[in-house]
Amino acid sequence: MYQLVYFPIRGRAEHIRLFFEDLKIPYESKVITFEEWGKYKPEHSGTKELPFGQLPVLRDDQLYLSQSGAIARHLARKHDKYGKTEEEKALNDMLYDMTVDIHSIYLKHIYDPNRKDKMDTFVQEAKGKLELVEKFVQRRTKSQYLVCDEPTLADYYMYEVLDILAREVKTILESYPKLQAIHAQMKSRPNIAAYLKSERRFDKPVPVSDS
Ligand SMILES: N[C@@H](CCC(=O)N[C@@H](CS)C(=O)NCC(=O)O)C(=O)O
Repeated sequence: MYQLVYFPIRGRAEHIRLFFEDLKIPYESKVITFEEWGKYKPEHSGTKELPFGQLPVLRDDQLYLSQSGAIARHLARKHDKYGKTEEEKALNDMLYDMTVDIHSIYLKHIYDPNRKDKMDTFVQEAKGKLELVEKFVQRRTKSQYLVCDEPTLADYYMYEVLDILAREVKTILESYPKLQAIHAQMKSRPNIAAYLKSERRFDKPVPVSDS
């Protein structure tokens, strides 16, 4: 069985959890608390269990993988969620990497202690990217998800990032009907809907500093 090691947050592992959950792929979720991390990191960094000193790490039998993108792509290849044609695979990669960029904007913002004052810049930056993705996906009106009529890896990640953006700014998806529809479709997939309600889900918002 796969083992996914991560902190008790959504962070850089949630799209991997969503992937496992939606496809009903059995996995063990090994949670390292931030308190445990202080000891775990120096003890394991550079060993096969923690190759690059950061989480997430996926264990697949004797293979220990670091880097969320490498983990997600490994799973997508193994479980046939990369796209069928060469074009779909390339677009899946392109949209996954664009999602990394949007996620980075969010992560930079969310951990900024002065984020309340910088909301406009954040919204502008995120919306600039969303607009381009919306335009791109609209041009491919035939497909129901980002690249084809079933979810590929990019959809799990895009869903997660759209969801955290909308948690930060409720109305942020309103101008993007195609992205909004993909978000709603992913959210209502039965295994995902069940997971979102389950105890396995970590969903604590990052508190806003009052200082
Ligand atoms: N590029 C890496 C970044 C991994 C990363 O930044 N992990 C953070 C948590 S999201 C971490 O392990 N932080 C603790 C530390 O660096 O000590 C990935 O996508 O997996």
